This record gives sequence, structure tokens and C-alpha cells, in this order.
Amino acid sequence: MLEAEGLKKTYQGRDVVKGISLSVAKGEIVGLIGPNGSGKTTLVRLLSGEEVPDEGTVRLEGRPMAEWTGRERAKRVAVLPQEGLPPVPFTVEEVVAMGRHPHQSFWPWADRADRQTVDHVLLQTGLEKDRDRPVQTLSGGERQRVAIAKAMAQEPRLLFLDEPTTYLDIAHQLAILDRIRSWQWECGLAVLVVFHDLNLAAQYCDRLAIMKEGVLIRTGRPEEVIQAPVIHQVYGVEPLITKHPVTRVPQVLLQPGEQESRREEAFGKTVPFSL
Ligand SMILES: Nc1ncnc2c1ncn2[C@@H]1O[C@H](COP(=O)(O)OP(=O)(O)OP(=O)(O)O)[C@@H](O)[C@H]1O
Repeated sequence: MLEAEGLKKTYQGRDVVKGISLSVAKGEIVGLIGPNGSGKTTLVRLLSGEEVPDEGTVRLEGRPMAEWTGRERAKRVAVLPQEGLPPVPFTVEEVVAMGRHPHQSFWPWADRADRQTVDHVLLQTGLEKDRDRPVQTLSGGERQRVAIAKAMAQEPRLLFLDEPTTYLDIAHQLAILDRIRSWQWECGLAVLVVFHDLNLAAQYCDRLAIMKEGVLIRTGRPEEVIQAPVIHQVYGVEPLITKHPVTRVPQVLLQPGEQESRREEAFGKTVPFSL
């Protein structure tokens, strides 16, 4: 579905992505993990065609990304950006219907099939009861669900999600990720998703790719990537790795108190407060 080779990106003389090769196959969920500022969002923007790499190639369905028109690409690729949906003055239904835009000839008069798709997605994402609410009156988490519903209405073959669970409570995190996984199984959707939560990443992804300072440190199945030495190398923490008692995927336990030296590195020594 998507193959990238030797991607490099420099911003203001700083190498942010340093020669990354990565692929996402049809029906596969790949999780991209790594510390703040390691280049994950930049890599997503290069892979999705939103940014042009300084070096390297991205191919979508075997064809160079640069050869796709914006509309052709939008019919196949949906991107849920990190910043989510702004508080726009449209209703939930109107925003989800915007996801149909690349498939329509005369927007906003959605034809029957488009309306059916929107109704179906509103039902699947539990947003049916909120369809007439203005998006600007929703909470951050509710807006995040609308953004995901809009991406689903686009019916892409390849979906990029940049930290999709950030604003969601645990029930909605599971609901949305379960929905995406069934969508992957039903339609052969390919997904690349940025996670900060390593445990969710290990639960939901077929493969993980872990980055540090613009370099891909390791890719592989969750048990090949979620290993104490790798997590230590990338994040500088000393994790305990265990197995989920039901799914058997690796899970990371953090140890409080281990981070004193890193905290001092970042913020300096703690000075006792006195008047
Ligand atoms: N347009 C830009 N111009 C200049 N620097 C940029 C630009 N976009 C990103 N950067 C820098 O590139 C580095 C990587 O940023 P990026 O957003 O890709 O990291 P990230 O891994 O997604 O981080 P986070 O987990 O905090 O979201 C950062 O140091 C960032 O400041």
C-alpha cells in the first residue's frame, strides 16, 4: 500500500528525519512510537504527502506520491492530525459529511449514498445523538471522536492517525481503537498511528516502529520492539516489561523514583522551598 525509502527532512538546518525507510501493507496497523520531538509527526506528514521530503521517495499503491493529484490522494488517504478538529461553527453531521468531499462532484449536496455513509459512520462512532450539535460546543474528547468519524466517512484505504487517543477517556480510547481495528479487518484498511501510550500501541498494532532523534531504531512485532533495552535506549527510562495476562502482548510498567537524574538533567537540582 505505502512504501517509503530513504526519507530525509531538514528544517532550518536541523535534520529532523534522517533517512527513514518504512512500509505499511494493506490490512496492517503500524504504530509509530518515540519521545517528544523525535520526528514522528514530520514522518507522518512526509508519508501522507502533506510535506515533500528533501531526499527519498514515497510510493502509494506503487506510484510516486508526487504523481497523485490532491483529489486522487484524498480518495485513498485520510489524515487525522495531532491538533485534531478546531472548534468550527458547523454541526457534527456537517463536519462528518465533509469527509465525503473528495468523493463528490457537487458538494455540499451529498447524494443518497453519501448520506447513508454519513449516517452509518455516526451510528458506528456513537455520535448519532449529537449529530445536530455545533462542534464548537463539544469537549476536546468529543471533538476528537468527530474528527475520527470524518476520517471514516472519507472511506480511505490508508489512514494516518497522529495521537488519536490524546483527549479520550479509557472507554472511548478502546471504543475508537476497536472500531478502527474492525474497519481494518472488514475493509483491509492500512493504518499508521502515532502513539505515546506504549501499552495501547502493543495491544492494537501488528508492527511497531520506534524512533529517536529522526532515526528509526527498530521495527517489528510488538514483542520485538517493546523490550527493556530498546525502551531504555530510546526513552532513557528503566521499564519493567511484562505480558498482558489475556492477550500476551508486552506491556510496560514504569517505576517511580527512577527518573531523578533525568529530572535534574532537565530542570536542575530540586531546591528546598524557603521564604
Ligand atoms: N515546520 C517546522 N519548522 C521547524 N522545525 C520543525 C517544524 N516541524 C517540526 N519541527 C521540529 O522538528 C522536530 C520534530 O518534530 P515532530 O513534531 O516531528 O516530533 P514528534 O516526534 O511528533 O513530537 P511530539 O511527540 O512532541 O508530538 C522538533 O524539534 C520540531 O520542533
